[in-house]
Amino acid sequence: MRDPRYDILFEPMKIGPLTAKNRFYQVPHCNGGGYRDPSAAAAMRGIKAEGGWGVIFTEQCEMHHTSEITPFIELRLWEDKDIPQLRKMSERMKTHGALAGIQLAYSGINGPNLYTKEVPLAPSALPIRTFTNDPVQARALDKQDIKDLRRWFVNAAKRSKDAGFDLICLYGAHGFGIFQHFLSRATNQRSDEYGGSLENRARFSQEVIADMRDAIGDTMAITLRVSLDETIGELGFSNAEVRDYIEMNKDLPDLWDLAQGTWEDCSGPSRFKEEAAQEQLVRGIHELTDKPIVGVGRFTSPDVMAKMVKTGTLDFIGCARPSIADPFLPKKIEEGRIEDIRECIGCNICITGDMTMSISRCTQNPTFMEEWRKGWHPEKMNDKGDSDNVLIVGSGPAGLEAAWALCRRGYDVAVAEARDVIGGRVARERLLPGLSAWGRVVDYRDYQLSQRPNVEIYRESELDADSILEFGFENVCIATGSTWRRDGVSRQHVVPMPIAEGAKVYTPDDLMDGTIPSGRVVVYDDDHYYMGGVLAELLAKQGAQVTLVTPSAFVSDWTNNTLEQIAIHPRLIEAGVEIVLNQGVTEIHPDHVVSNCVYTDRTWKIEADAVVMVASRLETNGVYNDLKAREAEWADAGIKSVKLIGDANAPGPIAWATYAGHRYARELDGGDIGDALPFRREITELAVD
Ligand SMILES: Cc1cc2nc3c(=O)[nH]c(=O)nc-3n(C[C@H](O)[C@H](O)[C@H](O)COP(=O)(O)O)c2cc1C
Ligand code: SF4
Repeated sequence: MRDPRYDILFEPMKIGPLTAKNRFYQVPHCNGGGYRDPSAAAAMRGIKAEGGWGVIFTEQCEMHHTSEITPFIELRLWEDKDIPQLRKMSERMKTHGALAGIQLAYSGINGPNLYTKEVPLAPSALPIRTFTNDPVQARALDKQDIKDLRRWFVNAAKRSKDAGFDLICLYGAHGFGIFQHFLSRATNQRSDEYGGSLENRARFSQEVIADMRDAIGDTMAITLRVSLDETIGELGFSNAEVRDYIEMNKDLPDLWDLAQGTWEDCSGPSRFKEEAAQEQLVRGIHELTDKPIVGVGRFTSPDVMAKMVKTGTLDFIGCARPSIADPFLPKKIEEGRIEDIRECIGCNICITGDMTMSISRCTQNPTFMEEWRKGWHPEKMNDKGDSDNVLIVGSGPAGLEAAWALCRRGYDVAVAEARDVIGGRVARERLLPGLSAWGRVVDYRDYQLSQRPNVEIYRESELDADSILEFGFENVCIATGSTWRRDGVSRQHVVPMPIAEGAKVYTPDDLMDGTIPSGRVVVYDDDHYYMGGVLAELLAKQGAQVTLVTPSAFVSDWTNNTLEQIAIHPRLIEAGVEIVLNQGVTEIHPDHVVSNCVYTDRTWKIEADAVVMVASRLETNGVYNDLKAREAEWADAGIKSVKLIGDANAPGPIAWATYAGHRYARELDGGDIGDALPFRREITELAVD
C-alpha cells in the first residue's frame, strides 16, 4: 500500500494542453540503440510505461541531416520514412497511460557529422566541441540558414505529431542543442538581432516555438530543456542568466526542463554527484514562472522526491539513470514497495553505450536494452526448466544476480560464500572513497534474496570440488571472482616485467585489505578504469607522495566513456598526485621504477618506495578447473551442468558480471536468449507482449 506521504507524487499534473497521470517524468536518455535500432529502444520504453512513469521521452533525435553526433547514437527524424519506427516507439510509451515525448535536437557545434560529412551549422563559426576533438568547424548560420533551420524544426514537429507523440522537448542543455548555442555568449558571438543582449540571444528559441505552435496546433505540448549553469567561465550561460531568461520568457514553453551540465565539464550525470545535487541551482526558479518544472538529480528516494514537489522546487521528478536502473520505480513507490527499488549506483556505464556506439548496459539492471528478447519479464515469475536446484559458488555481483534471476524462474538456489560477508569485489570496493553507492549492487540483491523462500546464502563456506560433488546439486555455477595480479603482467607486459628482490609491490586487494603503502608511491595504472584514480587519490590524501603512471594519454582512460574522466583528473591534481601520461613501467626496484615512453625506447627513473600495480586481474577459477578435471564423476553425483561466470570466467566491469549472472540464469536448462542485438528487430517479438 502506498505511503500517504508520497501521494503528492501521484497527483496528475498539467503540461500545456495535456495531463500527466503522475509526477514521474523519464527525461530523455540515449541507450546506444539509436537510429540503427529504435525497436529495441521502443521495447525498453514499453517496459517503463508498464513501470508507471507518467511521462516518457525518447533520447535526443536529430531532425536534419546536417546534424549528427559521432560516436553518439541518437535517433533520427530526418525524413518521413523515419516516422513509422518512431510511431511504434510512441505506441509503446503510451501503453499504460503515459504521455509520450520526443526530444528534437539540432547539435550545432556539438555535431561533428563524421558520417554525413555535412558542414555543421551554428550561431557562430567555431570549432566543433566534442570529447573526441574532431577537427571540424561549424559555419555560422546566415539569415537564410536561420529561416531554413526554423523550417526544419517545423517539419520535425509535424513528423513528431504524425508519429503519435504528445510532447516535444527542444534540446538546449548539456552543451547540446542549438538553443543553448544561441543562448550562451560563449557560442553565440553574433552581432545581429540573434546575438549580443539576452533578448537577442533568446530570439531563436522564441521564433522556433512560435513556428511550431502554428504548425502543430494546440494538442501537443512543447517543452524546453535548458542548462542550469554552463559552468564554462565568464561567457557561459550562468545560473543567473538562466533565471533572467526564464523570467523574460516565462510562458514560452509548456514546461521548463532544467538540467545541469555541459559537454565540457560533464557536471550532469556523475557518481561524484549525490541525489538531488542540482537542487541549489533550481531552487526559486518556480517564482519566475507558472509553467511546470522538471529537474533531475539521480532521484531514488521517495522522501527526497516528495520534498522537491512539496517545497515547490519541482513539479515533476525527472529521472534518466534511476529509470534505467529500475524501470518500475514509480510502480514500486505506488505499491509501497520502497525496499524493492533497485537504486542507480551512478557508475555511468549506461553512457558507455553512447560513447562506443554499442547497445548500453546498466550495472544494476541487466535487462536494460534487452527488453526486446522473448521469454523474460523483469517483474514477474518466468518459466522454469527441467532441473530443480542450483548451487552458486561465490556471492559477488555475478553470483548474486544469478541467484536472483534463478529465483525468478522458480529454482531452489544455494549460494556459498567463502568470506563472512557477501558481495565479492563490491564488498570491499564500496568502502573506497566515492564508491559507497557500489554497495547498492549487493544490498538490493541481498534484500531481494532474503525475501525468497527458495534461496539460502551460506557465509564462511569455502567449497572445494569434493564437497560440491558430495552435495550433488543438479547445476553448479562458479562465480568466484578474480584477484588483482602482482606478478607484473599487464596490458603493456604480456609476460611479467622484472621485479627486483626487495621491491614493494602492492595490489588494489592489499589496499582494500588495509595495507596502505606510504612514502613515495607509484600507482601504475594499466587497467584504465576507476581503480587507479581512486587509489591514487586515497593514498595522496593519506599523505603519500603519489605519482600515477599510465601508458594511456589520459588518467583513468576508460572513464572517458562514462563522462567521469574530466572529474577525476582535477581531483588528482588537487590531491597533489603527479600524473605521468603516455608512460609505462618496465622494471620495479626497491627505490625506483624504470618508466618508458610508450612511443619510443626512451626510459626514465622515477623514485619510489612502493608500487601499486593496478594492472590486470586473475580469474579465481580453481574450483571450476578441479570440477572439470573430474567431469566423469558428475553423473554419479547428480550434477548436470557446471558453468563458470563473471570475473571468474573473465574479469571485467561490474555490469559485465551482473549481465553474466542474469544470462546464466536465463540460459540454464537449454534456454537460449540469442546473440547480440540484431538491428531493426520486429517489435512484435517483445517480452511485454
Ligand atoms: C545514458 C544517458 C544518455 C543520456 N542522453 C540524453 C539525451 O539524449 N538527451 C538529454 O537531454 N539528456 C540526456 N542525458 C541526460 C539525462 O537526461 C539527465 O539529465 C542526466 O542523466 C541527469 O539525470 P539523472 O540523474 O536522473 O540521470 C542522458 C543521460 C544518460 C545517463
Ligand atoms: S549503469 Fe550505473 S549509472 Fe547507469 S543507470 Fe545503471 S547503475 Fe545507474
